[in-house]
Amino acid sequence: MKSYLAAAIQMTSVPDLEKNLAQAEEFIDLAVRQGAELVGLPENFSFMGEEKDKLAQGDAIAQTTETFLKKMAQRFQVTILGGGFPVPVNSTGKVYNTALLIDPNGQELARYHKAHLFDVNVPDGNTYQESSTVMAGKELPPIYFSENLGNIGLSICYDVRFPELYRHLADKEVDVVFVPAAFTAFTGKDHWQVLLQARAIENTCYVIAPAQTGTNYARRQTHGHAMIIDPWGVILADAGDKPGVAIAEIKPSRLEQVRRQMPSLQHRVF
Ligand SMILES: O=C(O)CNC(=O)[C@H](CS)NC(=O)CCC(=O)C(=O)O
Repeated sequence: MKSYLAAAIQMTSVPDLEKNLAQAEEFIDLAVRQGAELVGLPENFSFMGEEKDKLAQGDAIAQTTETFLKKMAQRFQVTILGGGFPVPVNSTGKVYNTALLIDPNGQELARYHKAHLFDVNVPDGNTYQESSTVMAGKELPPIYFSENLGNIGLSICYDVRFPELYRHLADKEVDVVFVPAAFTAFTGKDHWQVLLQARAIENTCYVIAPAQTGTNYARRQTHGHAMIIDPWGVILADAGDKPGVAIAEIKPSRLEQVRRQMPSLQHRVF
């Protein structure tokens, strides 16, 4: 593994596929011009809107998004995570909320279907029933073992509340965990940063968390603060509450140092 720059992109995605992909391309370009070699896009980066509209356009969103990710990775010669987009599941009428990691040759490296679905009545009055349109993934997330970029693990948004998923990744010696999200503004203000820091600290790994921010559609407000956190829990970059990019260096020497200073993964009893 080498030292390199990673980017967590922050967007305000709307119910308009083409518009979102144009915005994503701008930010990928910006990240690459600053030297990023690993770039993450947030959950729902290519479409964020009403569940029924997402379903109705499911095939188009899935195909166009996958083609877009491969094209961007090849054009900019970087590794890209598409943080979560709907992919229809044959004859179920539902989709998988899918995260896809693509290499600079446009090849698929890893694919993950969100396992924990956000069926929650948030006290701000918004009701979320992700399982009404999304099929839960039944597999633990994959890790892509990269010689250059380290061991990269995937997850999506609400998964961050389930530490056992990240423990599984830690068991496989994960170095960098992606948590692309569309966190609600209401839960995000109290939980987002604290959960991300906990996952980084307890698993002594980097966390790259691309995010949605602002008003996406109707009454949907997302929290923002796309960030990159080091294995000690230090926030290296935070995109604030506007669309943009958080960039930070991922260093194998820092992973080694923190794992020496705080060898908690070696002291597990259960
Ligand atoms: O709202 C939308 O339209 C898009 N949102 C999403 O796709 C997903 C599933 S509904 N949001 C979350 O998982 C939020 C989790 C969260 O906020 C928490 O865990 O507190």
